[in-house]
Amino acid sequence: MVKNSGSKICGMVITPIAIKDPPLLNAAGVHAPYALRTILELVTESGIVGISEIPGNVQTNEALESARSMVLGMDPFHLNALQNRLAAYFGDETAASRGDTPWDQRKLVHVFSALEVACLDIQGKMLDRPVVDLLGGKMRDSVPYAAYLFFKYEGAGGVLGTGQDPAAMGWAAARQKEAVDPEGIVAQAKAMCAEFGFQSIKLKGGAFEPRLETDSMFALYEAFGKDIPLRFDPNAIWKPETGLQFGKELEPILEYLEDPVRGQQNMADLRKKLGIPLATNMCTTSFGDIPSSIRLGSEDIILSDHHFWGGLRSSMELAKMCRTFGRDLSMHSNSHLGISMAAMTHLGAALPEMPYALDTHYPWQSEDVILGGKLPIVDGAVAVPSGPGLGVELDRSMLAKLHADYLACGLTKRDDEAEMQKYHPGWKFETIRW
Ligand SMILES: O=C([O-])[C@@H](O)[C@@H](O)[C@H](O)[C@@H](O)C(=O)[O-]
Ligand SMILES: [Mg+2]
Repeated sequence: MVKNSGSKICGMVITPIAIKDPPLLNAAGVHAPYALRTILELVTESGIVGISEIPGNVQTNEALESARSMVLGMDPFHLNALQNRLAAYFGDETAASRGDTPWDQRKLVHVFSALEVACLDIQGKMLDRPVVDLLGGKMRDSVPYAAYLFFKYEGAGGVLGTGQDPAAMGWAAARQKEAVDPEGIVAQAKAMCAEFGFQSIKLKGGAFEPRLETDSMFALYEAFGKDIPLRFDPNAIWKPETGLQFGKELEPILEYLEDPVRGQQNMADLRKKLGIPLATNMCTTSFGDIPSSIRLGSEDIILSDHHFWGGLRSSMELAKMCRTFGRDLSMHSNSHLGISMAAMTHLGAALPEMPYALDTHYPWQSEDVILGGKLPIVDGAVAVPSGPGLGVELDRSMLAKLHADYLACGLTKRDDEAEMQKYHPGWKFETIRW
């Protein structure tokens, strides 16, 4: 029984929010005390509200706003026509428009992802089916994620600043602790795995010189043994010779090595010399990159991200392409809340194959914007929400609070370099450092 079919979209609400984010280190600097996200609501004539969440950036929000006239009056099932109109309006986004940072800065893919996920949420609510059914149905009931470790400074972000919350216990306390050496990373991993039961571990590198970071991987191997797969990601900041030296060292203990070097050619050259899979969310990041990826052989695993690949259905198309061309597909993340987590989990559940646990920053976030609090991670996995659409609803009082935080914090985009300069004046992001 189709409820309210034919209902057109008559309302579009864009709400920028700021969420507390700990001082996590990466190749481009350090996370600011708040990570920015944007929440989109699309409202149909019959009153159904579809929601989505994308990385927050004032330029993306303006781009989303500029799509308003194409969205109002549209049928939420007519996504192909919308995608064509947006592509014509925004024009080509080249690989260069992604930017050099670990995160993606393109507009069209973010805008379409926001609109597509909110429309799928509406479709699911109209049909009384979960989004995973709109992607072809569940291949699994829950989706495994990896513990995502970071070198970090003391603090949990937001108004907590760099101080500790004395009342915090368990992971809430461990999340605040400094981790700048192998001991700190092992302690972080133990606390995160104890709380969430993760069965795979990823360490974000690129913050310190390769020896310290590689030693941290060996310390994790020592602490967790060979049964917990390990990954390492220095965000392409290594020179080719560094990639070869440390890639060889890490070979015996890694499940895969993520973006050791910059660019498809360097990745392809290194891949020929290493005996472990290489993964990327930096050198093959759009459909336009696939032909050269195949020609060069730049990676084994593409880490998709529905926010960066233009939505959930595009990610399913990417899965087919990966199967055709002998790539594995897994998933990348950035600091996010429960709406993105729900969308990632519906997609993860629909993927035909899932050889690797997916990335998520979710444990680093202490707040959420969905009713009922954060989606639980149990035994390292998130159950596919069973309600109609995404299966999560907006907590409007949290939305208002997080929007007020956005206005108060004064941030308009992610800038980890500027944040790092507050700790180390004059610090500069170098795309290749070691
Ligand atoms: O959150 C971070 O600092 C990461 O560096 C993130 O921005 C990356 O996009 C991502 O996690 C990655 O896998 O490269
Ligand atoms: Mg990465």
